[in-house]
Amino acid sequence: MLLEAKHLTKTFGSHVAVNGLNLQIGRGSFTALLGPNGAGKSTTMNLLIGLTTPSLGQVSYADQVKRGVVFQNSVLDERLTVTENLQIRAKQYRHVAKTKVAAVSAELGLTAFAHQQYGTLSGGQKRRVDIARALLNDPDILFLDEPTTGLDIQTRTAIWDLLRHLQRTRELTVVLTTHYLDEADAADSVYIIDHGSLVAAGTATAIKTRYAEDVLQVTSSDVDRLRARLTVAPTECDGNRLIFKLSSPQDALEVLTTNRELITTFEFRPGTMDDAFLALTGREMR
Ligand SMILES: Nc1ncnc2c1ncn2[C@@H]1O[C@H](COP(=O)(O)OP(=O)(O)OP(=O)(O)O)[C@@H](O)[C@H]1O
Repeated sequence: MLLEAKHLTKTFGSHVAVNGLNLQIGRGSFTALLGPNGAGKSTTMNLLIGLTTPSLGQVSYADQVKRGVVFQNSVLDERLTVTENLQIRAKQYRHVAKTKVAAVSAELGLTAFAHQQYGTLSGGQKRRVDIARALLNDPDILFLDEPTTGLDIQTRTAIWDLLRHLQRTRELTVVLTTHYLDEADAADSVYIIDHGSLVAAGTATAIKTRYAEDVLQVTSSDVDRLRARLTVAPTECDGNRLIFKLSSPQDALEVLTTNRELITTFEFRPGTMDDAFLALTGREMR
């Protein structure tokens, strides 16, 4: 285990921002801390990186783990170019070679805008530079606080692709926070946090299988006959349309294949992380 947190708790006055969190981060894994605004993700991240002291509980790292951090608000100078920013950062490390800035810039696809002022870059370009800054020291683990917030869907996907690439090629351990539920599908491990407490943990698939129901919608020319034959009760019936909430795609196949001559059209939607979040907390994550 590269990092472990036990009973991690942080209170601000009477407010419990993080409540008894247990986390385990394996070497080379990709972990997403998922939760709505104010859930306690940034506080958790600050506790993990040692920027905040826990009120209770502890964080322990394996020996000699180098950390890199991408903060929610960039720490780079808007008026300096990408290269200037990275060079200043590189000089702060004793063991970082002079060639490192060019190498990391090439690896992260920054070369085309390396001489542009940081402040004039697009949101996605800025994020890449922020990540490059955090990689100059060749960390073993990279923490990113909401790296995709405010970016459009294509740019969000590109940032995730880049992080997955870095995970593979550098054997980097990645821990990020996000409030975009759909993003968690691409993580190896997901921790859902709500009101400072852990509400679910595991792979996205395991969480969805356990908490999110699949939805099957069918239309029939003879709804009454179909209903009489069903072994699973629909949750909704609207004219010639029946809606089922099912626990697996196999259950949907069962309904479809045993009643195929009575079904005119159908639509199947696998359970999503949004459904899981709703089932876990009783509300949608907006
Ligand atoms: N220094 C502080 N003093 C008092 N309250 C704080 C402090 N830092 C965080 N909080 C509170 O703790 C709770 C969790 O905040 P945190 O920033 O960790 O949430 P978050 O999940 O990262 O939210 P967001 O997605 O909006 O960044 C919030 O209610 C916040 O107001």
